[in-house]
Amino acid sequence: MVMPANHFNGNSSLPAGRIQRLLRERELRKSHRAYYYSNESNRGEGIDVEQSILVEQYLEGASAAREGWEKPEGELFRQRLLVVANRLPVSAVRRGEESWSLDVSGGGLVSALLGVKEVEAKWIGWAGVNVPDEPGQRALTKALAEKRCIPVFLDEDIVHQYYNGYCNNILWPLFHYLGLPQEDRLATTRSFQSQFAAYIKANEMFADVVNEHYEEGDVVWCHDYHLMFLPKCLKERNPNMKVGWFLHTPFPSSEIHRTLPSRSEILRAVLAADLVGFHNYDYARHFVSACTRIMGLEGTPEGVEDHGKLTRVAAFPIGIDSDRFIHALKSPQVQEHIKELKERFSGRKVMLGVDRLDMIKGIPQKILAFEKFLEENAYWRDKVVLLQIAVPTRTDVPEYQKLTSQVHEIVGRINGRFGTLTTVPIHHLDRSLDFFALCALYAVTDVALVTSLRDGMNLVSYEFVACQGDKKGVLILSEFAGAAQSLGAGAILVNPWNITEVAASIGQALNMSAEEREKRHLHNYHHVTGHTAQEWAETFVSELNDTVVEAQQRYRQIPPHLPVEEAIERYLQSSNRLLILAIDTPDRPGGDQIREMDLKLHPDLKEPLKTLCSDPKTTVVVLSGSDRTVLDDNFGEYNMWLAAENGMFLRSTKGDWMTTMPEHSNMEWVDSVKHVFEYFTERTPRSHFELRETSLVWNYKYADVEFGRLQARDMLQHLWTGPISNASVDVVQGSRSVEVRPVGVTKGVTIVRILGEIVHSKSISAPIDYVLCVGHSLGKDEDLYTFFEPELPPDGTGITRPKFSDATRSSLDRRSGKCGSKTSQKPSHQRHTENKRNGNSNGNGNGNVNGNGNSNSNGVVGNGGRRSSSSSPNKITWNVLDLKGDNYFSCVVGQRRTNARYLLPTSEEVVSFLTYLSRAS
Ligand SMILES: O=P(O)(O)OC[C@H]1O[C@H](O[C@H]2O[C@H](CO)[C@@H](O)[C@H](O)[C@H]2O)[C@H](O)[C@@H](O)[C@@H]1O
Ligand SMILES: O=c1ccn([C@@H]2O[C@H](COP(=O)(O)OP(=O)(O)O)[C@@H](O)[C@H]2O)c(=O)[nH]1
Repeated sequence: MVMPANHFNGNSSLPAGRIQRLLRERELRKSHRAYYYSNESNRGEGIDVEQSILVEQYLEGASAAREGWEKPEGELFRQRLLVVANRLPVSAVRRGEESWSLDVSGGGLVSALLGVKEVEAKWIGWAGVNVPDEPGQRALTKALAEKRCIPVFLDEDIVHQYYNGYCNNILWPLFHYLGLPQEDRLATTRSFQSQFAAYIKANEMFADVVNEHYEEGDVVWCHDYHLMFLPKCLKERNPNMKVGWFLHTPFPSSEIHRTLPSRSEILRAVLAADLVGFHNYDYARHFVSACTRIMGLEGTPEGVEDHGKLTRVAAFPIGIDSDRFIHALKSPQVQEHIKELKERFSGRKVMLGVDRLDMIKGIPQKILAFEKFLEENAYWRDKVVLLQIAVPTRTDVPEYQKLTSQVHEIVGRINGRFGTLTTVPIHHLDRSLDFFALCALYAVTDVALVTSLRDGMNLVSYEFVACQGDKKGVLILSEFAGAAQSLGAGAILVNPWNITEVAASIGQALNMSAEEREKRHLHNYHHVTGHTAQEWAETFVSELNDTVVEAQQRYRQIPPHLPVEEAIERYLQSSNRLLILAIDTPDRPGGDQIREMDLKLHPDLKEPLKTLCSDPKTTVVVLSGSDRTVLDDNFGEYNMWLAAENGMFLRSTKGDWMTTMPEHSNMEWVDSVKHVFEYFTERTPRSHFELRETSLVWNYKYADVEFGRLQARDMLQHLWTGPISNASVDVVQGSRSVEVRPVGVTKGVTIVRILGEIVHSKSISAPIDYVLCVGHSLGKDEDLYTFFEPELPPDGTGITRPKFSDATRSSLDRRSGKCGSKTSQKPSHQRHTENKRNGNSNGNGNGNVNGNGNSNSNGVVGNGGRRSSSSSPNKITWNVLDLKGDNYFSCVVGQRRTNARYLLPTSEEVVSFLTYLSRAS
């Protein structure tokens, strides 16, 4: 059999683009469906019950019940999929010490994975029973293995604290906008902490079981709010595992999520996954904005980026196995139920509610709206019945117990009010129905009423539509259910809190014309049958495989970790070292705004820095955007070089500040830029700006990120068309800052000046034979890292590389011995006035400090480092540096694409590295 090619091969190279691939997969699915229905036996005629109940067959291992997707060669490629969910799709009842009976519960997930032929799924989860003894565990493990299930054994206390407590009493209501439990504050905090500890412990236990069964190449798909810590636990055990996580509930607005005491730990744990999925774009957007607003991470169209590591975030709306429902309608069991129901409710329209008895489902609101409808429409009182199936759930949680009594009370009151001796308007069932009974109910229903206050998706609405092929009944659907996005066009959408509106919708639905019902139904039917659970699962797994390949490609562009030992070893072997510390306050918020606003030397760096600075073979340079006073305050006590405002001011801590600013430079732009910055600071809460001597920086890292970005965009537009349109300045955009500085000032350019000064003032007699350059610089200042490169490597990073070639190097050779204002170079911004709008700061596009190679320098460094004021610039040879290729260590802080050779992921690692270095020396 020739079927669509396998697209789950995780080792395959990535197709050109995501959209291209998704389009191709859509075509494959279409052809698969066409193939499937062209096969006689699959058309549904004469389908027998056993064949329609594929879920059970699937779990029994009979997945070949349907045609598989075969490769052309005839072989099935099957990637192993470990599905990890709190609950297994079977529940276990103990019959004896070593005997168990298993009851298969074919939930949505089982149906979904049933159709994914190219993965072989195994289930890992809790069997829903406490099994404290070893023989019992062994026997249950064996019994479950026959159903592709692997148990995680949770004891009663953990279940109570983790499942009833943290999952269902904290996360569940919070994610459905019902807030955190309103208890006595202290008690809540105490129980919150122990419940959170139990939650982490339970997630660790799941991770241990996954790890035990994991084989290389497997895909691990974690499900739901119960297992938000699992991605982190898994990656800690094996960083190479392919891990996806999908949330079945809504993810709330960041304003709700931020009330959760463990908000950041939870987000960070989820972000360890490779792919994070939600039912719709709203939930995905909320998640990304929680990560940006609460944790200060970067949200991109692809997902969330943390120090260069991207977690992909996307929407994958679940569906149902519609064929299973459509086929079941023809079964004798369902037909029998339909007959009974029709007789039982003849002469009355049937309205249906099917929900777990959960506060999110809005059952009281639904019943109250029905009461209002009866109240206002006496005609309908004996002509309509509401059947409410309320499946008991989480009965150990007090809130659910309260809800049961509340619903019973309302139903009793309404039935008392509108009932007769022979009939009642509401039939309320506190129990679940089997699959056939449920299908029959769906089929005989005239109006389905879904009034969830919040609902991740709501599969009941899909199932109702699938079973309405004949009747074409009306769906009244809450706009707060995820399903409203997909079935909104065909349904009557309501706000369940607006009882009057829901009551009116009931009237509208009952009175709707047959043509309108058909139109609406067909729209939804098309969606439900065209967006199945199988496709949902296929797409997620396929995206996860591709995400991992993409991540590998991206990692290749991130430099390797600094080889600490080698960097120290080479340092020790060198005799004339240069350490450049490019220090700025990071562009991302850390903790406290007031404490972080000014640059502060890490306290643990003081000792190491002292040691390094007092080594006569080592020259330390601090190069920063901050102004002179900040550098004086932090570094004045060390024996080092300071370069403030990106090199506009230089000093050895033994001497005075010198400026590279020309005496008569035009700084008229400062006032008007200041005026603009003040305006935006006033209008952007928690933004601030620094007025330095030669530059201004507006920083919005503590402000609302999205608002800050909008404000920055407005600011840039205003600056370019107004105050700086004729000034010799560069506008430098950071991820959360805007800086205006004189044109051509970059950290790389500054290095030229600094080297000249150092060489001159120290009268070094030997070339610098070791350079270590560590920092977190803006993209524009990346030239710092390339300056010392003997040759620029081919650019795989996509970052524009300034090329410091002969011209720059000779400008260093020709560097004036005096940097003071009287002898300063002619500033580049006097020569390049027009290049200021596009980041091409120096006008020659290559970061060359002198661009044209001219210099009015009157001193020269060269000839073994000795200053020779009489030498001709053109005769000087480059010999200040002798790095012998490998004695250069440029190192960026934070994982990202960069021109630096290496990276240190965090500032803490920089501190430890410099500490080791100082101790070694
Ligand atoms: O196992 P329980 O604690 O009794 O809860 C049952 C399931 O309820 C939740 O379902 C959600 O997933 C559906 C499918 O994606 C979605 O349509 C619905 O809106 C959600 O509420 C829960 O997320 C599951 O983990 C539970 O198993
Ligand atoms: O007596 C019942 C009532 C409902 N369901 C199933 O429970 C699921 C409910 O899913 P939904 O997404 O609507 O809400 P959830 O309960 O997951 O929040 C649906 O697949 C129903 O078919 C069931 O098996 N038996």
